[in-house]
Amino acid sequence: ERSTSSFSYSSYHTLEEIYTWIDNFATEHSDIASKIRIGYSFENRSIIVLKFSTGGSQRPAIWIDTGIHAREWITHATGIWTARKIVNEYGKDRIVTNVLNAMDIFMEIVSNPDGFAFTHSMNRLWRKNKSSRPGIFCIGVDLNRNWKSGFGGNGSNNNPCSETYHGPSPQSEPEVAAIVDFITAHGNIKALISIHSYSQMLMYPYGHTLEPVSNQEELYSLAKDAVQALYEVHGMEYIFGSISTTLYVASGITVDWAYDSGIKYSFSFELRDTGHYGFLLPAAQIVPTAQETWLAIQTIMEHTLNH
Ligand SMILES: NS(=O)(=O)N[C@@H](Cc1ccccc1)C(=O)O
Ligand SMILES: [Zn+2]
Repeated sequence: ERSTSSFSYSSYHTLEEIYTWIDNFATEHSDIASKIRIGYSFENRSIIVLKFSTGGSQRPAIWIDTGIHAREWITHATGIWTARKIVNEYGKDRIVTNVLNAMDIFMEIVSNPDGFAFTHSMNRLWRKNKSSRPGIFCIGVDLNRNWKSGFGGNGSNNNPCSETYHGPSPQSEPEVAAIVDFITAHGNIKALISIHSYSQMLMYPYGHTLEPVSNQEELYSLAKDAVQALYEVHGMEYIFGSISTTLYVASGITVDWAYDSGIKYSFSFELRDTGHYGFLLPAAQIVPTAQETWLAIQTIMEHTLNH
């Protein structure tokens, strides 16, 4: 009896439960999934990535991260559900099978383990990581402001006590450096999807400037198709567009760094809801949210495969 069979995909879980699930998942699906440690957090927790591969070597790949912001629990839960969906649909669903016959998928479910542990132990609404530095009496850096592209610009804050504190320098945070090092060393990542909550949005670069990216029309059209596919599942409406024009200016963000590093299909989701429950989205909405998000993710994966 697979122990992941007894795991509740419609509940929220602790860091330990998720790490145990990842171990069991990689063991039980060793034909297609494997576990990679890409680094250690500030508090020395392992930073784990799941790799989905059906062969080849250094195939073009798709990167998905969830949980960069600790309190956005729906994103880790969606990542777990999506990992299981990928292995269950390979060999059945046309898109998943075509994607995995030509590309690899990397998924980092707990991208901020220290912060996530803290939301279970001390402060449910903690956002940042848990780094501390001599002489600074506020804890944590916003891991969605610590990237090199546009670092320190508008929409990030130099005050360590701010929720959008960008940190002392780009990639100063081990959780960000681990991803940068992994993606840079891999050298063949074609799409990046960084999943946040909440607001129900699908966005693409840039965040740090109002300037459109070179393939803006393509990304607009792809985002439009993705949110339409999402809408058809449960009728949830997502808005879409570039971060700076659709949401607000934000600097040092994941997708701007990814785009400027050559990953031309870089997206960020803001999952359910639009503010009624916000970060405290009830567990009953985990599976519906993951189901609809899957249609959008598949749309992005298929486009990446075909372009
Ligand atoms: N998830 S959130 O509530 O923190 N909102 C995000 C919005 C966001 C998401 C992706 C890129 C830039 C900005 C944020 O980092 O401010
Ligand atoms: Zn977020």
